[in-house]
Amino acid sequence: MLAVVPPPVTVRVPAKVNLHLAVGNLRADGYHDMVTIFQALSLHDDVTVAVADDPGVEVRGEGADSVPTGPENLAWKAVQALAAHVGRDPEDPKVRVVIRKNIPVAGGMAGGSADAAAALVGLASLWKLEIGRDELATLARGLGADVPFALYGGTALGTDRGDQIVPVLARHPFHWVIAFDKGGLSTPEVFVELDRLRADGNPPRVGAAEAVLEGLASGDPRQLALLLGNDLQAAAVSLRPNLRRTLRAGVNAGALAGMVSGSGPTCAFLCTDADSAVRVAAELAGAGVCRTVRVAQGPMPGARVVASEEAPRPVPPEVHA
Ligand SMILES: C[C@@](CO)(OP(=O)(O)O)[C@H](O)COP(=O)(O)OP(=O)(O)OC[C@H]1O[C@@H](n2ccc(N)nc2=O)[C@H](O)[C@@H]1O
Ligand SMILES: Nc1ncnc2c1ncn2[C@@H]1O[C@H](COP(=O)(O)OP(=O)(O)O)[C@@H](O)[C@H]1O
Repeated sequence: MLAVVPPPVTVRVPAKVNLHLAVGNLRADGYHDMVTIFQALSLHDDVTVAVADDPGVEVRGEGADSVPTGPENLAWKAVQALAAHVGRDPEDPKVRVVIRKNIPVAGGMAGGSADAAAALVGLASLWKLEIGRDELATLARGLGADVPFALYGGTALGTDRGDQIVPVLARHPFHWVIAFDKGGLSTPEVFVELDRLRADGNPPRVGAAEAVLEGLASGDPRQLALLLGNDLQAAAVSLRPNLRRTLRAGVNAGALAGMVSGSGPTCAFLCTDADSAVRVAAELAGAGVCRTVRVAQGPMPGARVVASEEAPRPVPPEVHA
C-alpha cells in the first residue's frame, strides 16, 4: 500500500519590537536578567515545512544571503529539537524547510527566533502531534530567549531571560514605521557593549514596566510614546553612531517617538495613526538615513498555520523578451 504524504504546511510568524526593555545584571549562565514588553508586528516571515527525502533549509527574500542554511539555522535547530522530543531521528528528520524572509536579519526584530517558532508550529501540524503551545514554549526556550514570544505573539511581558511570557492587555492597534539599517548587529556584542558602558559610567536606564502597561491599556499612542524605553539602545548607538541620525530623522518626520528595536540596528517609530505612519515612512525614506523603510501595525498573532490560499505562491520563472 502507498503511504500518503501529508501536504506541506506554511506558518506565518511576526517580527517583534520591545516597547520596554530593562536589562539587569549579567548572570553566571551568560545571560542578563531582563524585563521586557514585546509587541508582535505585521512584518512577517513565512516558513514552509514539507516531508522530503532531501532534508535541509532554503532561505529566500530579505537578507537571505546572510542566513546560514546548515545546522546553525535556528529553524533547523527547532526541527531537530522537536524531532528528538517526539522520538524521531533528529539527524534524519526527513523534512525540508523553506523560509521566505521579510524580517531584517540580525536586526533586533527576532527574525531567526521567529523562524524557529514557525518551524515548531509547522511541524506539530505536519506530524499531527498532540502538543500544546506551552509544551512548544518549553522547547522554544532551549532554542533562544526570543523564541517563546514568537509562539504567542500579541503583546506580552517577558521576564527571567525575557523568555517567561505572560500576555498583556493592548486594546487598540498601534502604528509603526520601521527603519532597516545597512547590515546587522550581533546580539551578544550589544550586551557586551552595554556591560562595558555600565562599567565605565551610567548609561540611561528605563523606568518601571508598570507605566508602559498602563500606556498600552489606555490605547493612546501619545501616552505610550512617552514611556517607550530600551536599555540596549545606548549600546547599539555606541556601536552604530549613525543610528542617532535615523532616530532624529523619524521624529522630525512626525513620529511620536523613536527607539532602537531590541539589540538593533533596526529603529522603530510609533505614530499617531495609520495615515501618519505612511507620511512618516515616505519622509524618512527620502531622508537617506537608512536602507529600507516599512510601515507596520501591532499587535499581531504569533506563529500560525496559514490556509493554502494565503500561503505564498511559488515565484514564476523570469521571462526575458
Ligand atoms: C535582545 C533581544 C530582546 O528581545 O532580542 P534581539 O533584539 O536581539 O532580537 C533578546 O533578549 C535576545 O534574544 P535571542 O536572540 O533569542 O538571544 P539568545 O540567542 O538566547 O542569546 C544570545 C546572546 O544574547 C545575550 N543575552 C540574551 C538575552 C538575555 N536575557 N541576556 C543576554 O545576555 C547573551 O550573550 C546570549 O548568549
Ligand atoms: N532562520 C534564520 N533567520 C535569520 N537569521 C538566522 C536564522 N538562523 C540563524 N540565524 C543567525 O542568527 C543571527 C541573528 O539573527 P536574527 O534573529 O535575525 O537577529 P536578532 O537576534 O538581532 O533579532 C543572524 O546573524 C544569523 O546568522
